[in-house]
This record gives sequence, structure tokens and C-alpha cells, in this order.
Amino acid sequence: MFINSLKDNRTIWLNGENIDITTNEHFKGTLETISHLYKMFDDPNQQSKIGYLNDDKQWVHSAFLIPHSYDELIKRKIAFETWARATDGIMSRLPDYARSRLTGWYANRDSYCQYDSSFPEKLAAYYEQARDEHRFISIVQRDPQINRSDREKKNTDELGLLTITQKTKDGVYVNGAKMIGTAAPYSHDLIIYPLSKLEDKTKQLAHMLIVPTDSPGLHMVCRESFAISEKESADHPLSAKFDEMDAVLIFDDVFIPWERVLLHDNPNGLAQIKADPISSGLAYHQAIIRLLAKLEFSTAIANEIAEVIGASDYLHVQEKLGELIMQIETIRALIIAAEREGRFNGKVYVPNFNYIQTARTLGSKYYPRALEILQLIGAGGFIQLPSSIKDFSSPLKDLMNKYYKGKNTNAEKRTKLFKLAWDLIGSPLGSRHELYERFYAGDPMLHTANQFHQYDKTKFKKIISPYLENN
Ligand SMILES: Cc1cc2nc3c(=O)[nH]c(=O)nc-3n(C[C@H](O)[C@H](O)[C@H](O)COP(=O)(O)OP(=O)(O)OC[C@H]3O[C@@H](n4cnc5c(N)ncnc54)[C@H](O)[C@@H]3O)c2cc1C
Repeated sequence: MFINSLKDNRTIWLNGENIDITTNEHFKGTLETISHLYKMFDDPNQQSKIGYLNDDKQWVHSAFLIPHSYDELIKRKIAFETWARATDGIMSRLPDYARSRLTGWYANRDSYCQYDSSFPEKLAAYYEQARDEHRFISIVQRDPQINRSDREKKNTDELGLLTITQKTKDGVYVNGAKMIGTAAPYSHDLIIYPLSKLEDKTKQLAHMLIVPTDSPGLHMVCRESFAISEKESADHPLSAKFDEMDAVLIFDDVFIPWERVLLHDNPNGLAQIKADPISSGLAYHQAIIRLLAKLEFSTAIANEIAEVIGASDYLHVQEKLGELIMQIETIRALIIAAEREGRFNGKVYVPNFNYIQTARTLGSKYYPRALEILQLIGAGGFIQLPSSIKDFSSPLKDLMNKYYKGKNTNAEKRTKLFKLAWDLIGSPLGSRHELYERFYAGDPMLHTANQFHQYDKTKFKKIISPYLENN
């Protein structure tokens, strides 16, 4: 069902060719993984975990559920956990993130009337379509990395900024580029809006668009594939299944009908879209639930390696494993606190933003540290690995069994464990994931500074003022 839905006129470039992802070997494992997740809607044991029944009594994903209570927020959480655990948190951009953002804007749609009176109706039409048709949606915001020093954004063409270049009675034409579209090549729609804050003088860049991925003129230029074929999956178990592709989007005179132009020429509207408390709260909730699954996965590997090589008796190794456990429990506690101390925004029960934002920012530091700890524990064991698990079926197998075993583990199992770990920390996929966790949410430096900007600091003043007043 899912793979067939991608058979359309999308333009995807990989290794100099315009490819059909539904048959291309580099996409096979990842698309099968996503198909498996989609098939949960047909499984009576899974469908209520990931979905709810819409008005037509069809199962739809719980990311579209507007939570009106703590219990409904937890229903959303269970859906996020189910997909995150099925992919060990490695598939970072499944559609539940963008769907959550969309759901938040939908819940808050009337507040955008002040910017464009047609916004609520357009947004509602798309929300219903996306929900009922199980649209795979991705969000792409960043401008191409050409020249970050030009803060005036005067020459939009030179900087490759996505601009509405023509307006007609039916819609708009856009030109420019956006990066990075994680999952864009196998998405159905892209929600496009700018990451940076804009001013009136650059209002031509202030638009929110919903772009079908098969739009003529839209080129999706993939990065190098890190996918590994099924027959080599024993050596690269993660790269074989979870290479979520990233792409740069080039818009060459792409037409977008007015019903999919949600906002245009509207810096203030876009500022609210970005900071929308319901949309951000619901989406970041998904992001940290997924993060927790990934931290648990990396800790499970570290723990196993320490045991297998007999290093878990050393105090400094125990300290490092303890640190990983503290990471997990900190994020778990922040998730629980955010859910318990949620707040009503109108009738919508939104997780506590301070806690969610703290967990998200910590993730950009925790995950690279988890990889570092894995390196420090596994050490040369990652390089002691044979080139292929097939060596255990070679004439050398008896010697291999003798020299590749672990403390209480046979050689093949030990090798599989280290191959899994290497795929997470040393493969191209692993490096991409480290970069992802550092940057996917934006520049981590800005994020940490934003925690300061957004925090209510009046209580700090109250704490300190008695010491500063005259007696
Ligand atoms: C694997 C991966 C997947 C991603 N997926 C998505 C996605 O699906 N959708 C999406 O929208 N985005 C995605 N992103 C992009 C992400 O939003 C950006 O990487 C992030 O916002 C940082 O921007 P940049 O990469 O353009 O870095 P740049 O802004 O180019 O930063 C480069 C360097 O310059 C410094 N710098 C730049 N500007 C300033 C400034 N004004 N002040 C001080 N220092 C500055 C930075 O701190 C950094 O050191 C993804 C990124 C990665 C790595």
C-alpha cells in the first residue's frame, strides 16, 4: 500500500540519475520498514495502539488526535512509542512528527484569521485529507548553506532563498531551494516555511506552503545513500533497514495552487506558525519520545558490550554505564513531568513546554555523549571485527570461533553485537545520526540560548533582590 502510493511523477536524483524509488535498491530496506509500520493499521492487535477511529470508522494515526485530556495525550504517546520502538528510535523522521505539528496548527487554526482569513479553511481541508489518506508528511525549513554571513537577505536569488516569483489567479510559482528534507523523497507532501525570523523588508520569503512531492519542477537531490543490500544486512543491520534519506529540494518554477498557500508575504504570521504553542508542544512531545527509544537502544548496546568483553567489572565502565542510565531516566522523567504538568490551551491539553524543550535540548548533547561512551567501552573491539559475518562459514571458522569469542559469548554472537554497535557509531549512517541529533532541531547553541530567552526569570529576581535592597 505505502510503496505503491509513491508511484507517481516525483523527481528524485541519486548518483546522477533520476530514479524511481519504488524499485531502486537503495530505498528498498527503508521503504519496507515504513510499509511494516503502515501495515500496523491492518493488524487488530496493533491498530488501537497507533490509531483511533475517524468519523468514517477508519483507523487513522493518533498523531492527528487533538488531546483534550491527559489520557488523550497518553494515547498519542503510546502511538509514538510503538513506532519508535519498532525502529529503535533510528527512524527519526517518521510522519508522526509533521502530523503532530499539523494537528496543533489545526487545533489553533482560528487564531491565524488575523493574518489570512482563508487560513482556517485551507488548513482544515488539508488536515482532514492528510489524516484520512495517511499522508506521509515532512517539514523542510532551512535555506541552502550558501552564505550565512549575509543577514540582510537582500539578494534572494544569489542566496537561493525560496521565493514566490509569480502570482496568478490560480496560485503561485516558487523558485529557490530548501535543505534538508529528511524523508522528503518518500513523503507525499512537504510543509515548507522559513526557519529564520523575517522582517517586512523580506516579506516575499514569508510563506507557508504545502507542496505535493510529485509537483512538476520540484527536484529532490539525495545525499549519498548509506543503505546496504539485504544480503549484507548481517554486517550492517541498521543501514539495511533504517537509512532515512535526506534531500535538498530545488524548486524550479513550481506551481502551488492557492488552496495550498497557507500564508504568504506575512512575517508575523510565520513567526506565530513557528512558535505555535500547541503545534510545537505536540510535535516536540513526539520528538523526545523517539529520542528516549534511541537512548535506550544505545545504552542496551553499551551494556551488552561491557558484559561480553568482561569490562563491566571496572568502576570507570560502571560509571559510564551509570551516566547512560541517568540520561535515559532524565529524559523519561522530563516526558512524564511534561505530560503530568501539561496545561490547557483553550480546550487542548498540551504538554509542559519547559520540560519538553529541556529534553529536546539535552538530546543534542546526550546522544553524541552516548556514542562517545560506546567508543570508550568498545575501544579496539570495533576494529577487531572481521570484514563479514560470512567469515564464520569460511575454512577459517574454527580459528575464528576461538579468537573472536567473548567472556561468556560465542564468537558469532559477539561479532554480531559489535557489527550492530559499529553501524550505530562508525558507519556513514551512524555519523549521519550523530549530526542529526546535534542539529535536527536547529542550531544547538541557539536552542540553549532560547531556553534562557523564553524562561520566566522574574523568580530569579525575587530570589536575589532581598540581598540587594537597603536595610
Ligand atoms: C541529518 C540532518 C537532517 C536534517 N533534517 C531536517 C529536516 O527534515 N527539515 C529541516 O527543516 N531541517 C533539517 N535539518 C537542518 C537543520 O535544521 C539545520 O542543520 C540546523 O538548523 C542548523 O542549520 P545549518 O545546518 O544550516 O547550519 P548553519 O546555520 O549553516 O551553521 C553553520 C555554522 O555557522 C554558525 N552560525 C550560523 N549562523 C549563525 C549566527 N547567526 N550566529 C552565530 N553562529 C552562526 C553555526 O553555529 C554553525 O557553527 C537537518 C539537518 C541534519 C544535519
